[in-house]
Amino acid sequence: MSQSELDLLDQLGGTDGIRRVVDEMYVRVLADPELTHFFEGVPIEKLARMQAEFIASITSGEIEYTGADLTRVHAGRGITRAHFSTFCGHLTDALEAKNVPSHAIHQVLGKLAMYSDKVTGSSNVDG
Ligand code: HEM
Repeated sequence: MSQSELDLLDQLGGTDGIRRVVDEMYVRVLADPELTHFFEGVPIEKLARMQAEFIASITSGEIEYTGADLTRVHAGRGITRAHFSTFCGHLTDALEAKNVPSHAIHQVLGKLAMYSDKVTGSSNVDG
């Protein structure tokens, strides 16, 4: 594990801090008319737990993501790059609201951007 990975997880407030950020993000995502319909009938408690675990896993060498494959879980939902971008905007707002330093926010967003193809799948052409 590199020192910078350790630092990034720490700057997010560790696993508890990431969970608080993700909960804050879903308040915003579920209130957004562009996104809320994607989450109808979805158990948000489990989703938030798995998403926090995923973010912890990509910001620390020590945490293992144990959830479903990202391509499979998002496939066929019609999620475009525009949706992905709006979603990441809510994450940014949540990170700022929890006082995560801006350089750490940029690092997290850079890492998440690498997963946009998995989340948007073949609907990229429409996004
Ligand atoms: C950085 C971007 C994203 C990441 C890292 C991410 C990650 C995840 C993770 C880890 C899960 C849980 C998998 C499990 O239960 O094992 C999940 C589920 C889900 N995601 Fe995403 N996601 C992202 C963006 C989005 C976007 C943009 C949407 C919709 C606009 C979305 C919609 C969903 C839905 C609806 C589920 C629930 C699936 C179900 O439980 O039936 N995700 N995502």
